[in-house]
Amino acid sequence: MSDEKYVALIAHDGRKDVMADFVRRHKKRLDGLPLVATATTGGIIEAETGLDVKRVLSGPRGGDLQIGAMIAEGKVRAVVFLRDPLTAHPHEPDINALMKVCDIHNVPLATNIATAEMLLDNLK
Ligand SMILES: O=C(CO)COP(=O)(O)O
Repeated sequence: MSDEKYVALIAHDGRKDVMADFVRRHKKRLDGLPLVATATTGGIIEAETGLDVKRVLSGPRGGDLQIGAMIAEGKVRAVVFLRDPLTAHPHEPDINALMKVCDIHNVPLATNIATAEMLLDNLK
């Protein structure tokens, strides 16, 4: 593959159905883009769309940090991170770290579906 940057897709359990619907509706647009996802989210995306997704570890097992490192290294073009703000997450520090590196490196980050739609529409 070229050195094209990844689009990162991540969803908490309470938002995985929303992510599945998002990738189904945008399958054509996402096809051909290098995609990276945390383990469970990536499995759902592959099952829903058949798209090829690079999978890192599950979020609670360090996957958010792995994607955060990719962001810091300039390997990520945009992040859709459908967070569940009404649930406590044992890996909250990792979630915050991922969002922090997006802000440090000025990488577009959508944390809800309304913004995710806009982000994909405007992905250069
Ligand atoms: O926990 C996550 C993001 O913080 C997502 O991880 P999974 O996609 O493996 O469920």
